[in-house]
Amino acid sequence: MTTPTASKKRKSEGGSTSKRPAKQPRQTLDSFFSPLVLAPASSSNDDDRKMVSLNAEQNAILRQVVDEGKNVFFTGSAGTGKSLLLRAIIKALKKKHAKTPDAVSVTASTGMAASNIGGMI
Ligand SMILES: Nc1ncnc2c1ncn2[C@@H]1O[C@H](COP(=O)(O)OP(=O)(O)OP(=O)(O)O)[C@@H](O)[C@H]1O
Repeated sequence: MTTPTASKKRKSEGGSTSKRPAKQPRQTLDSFFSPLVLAPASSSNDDDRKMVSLNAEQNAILRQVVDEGKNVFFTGSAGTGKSLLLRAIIKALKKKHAKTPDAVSVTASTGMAASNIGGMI
């Protein structure tokens, strides 16, 4: 399947360099501040583990939370996959507690942080 990005590249490869690129859709604040997080990954029916596989470290943390019920604090440098892991944990917990949806609540310290993990603002 051709992505919008791929088709844009093809156009610019063959065309004159003086032409302006086609008008891009406006960025949301969320995508502006988190440009590496793809829109499908933060939509309500996302499945991060389908789009990218968690690495061993991320998987170990997910298992501790979801399977062992542990309280964890995970941190890391920018872009190391904390948000992606958190979305995967939230999704796995919601799946595990599907019969009691109120069992899973997600909070964040700012609206931007909530938006990044699929929360409401
Ligand atoms: N296991 C993985 N495999 C492939 N890509 C990954 C993996 N984990 C994270 N990524 C990708 O790395 C990028 C950064 O991930 P993410 O936004 O979760 O990092 P972060 O630690 O929350 O960053 P920040 O601290 O800047 O908010 C994203 O594009 C994400 O899809």
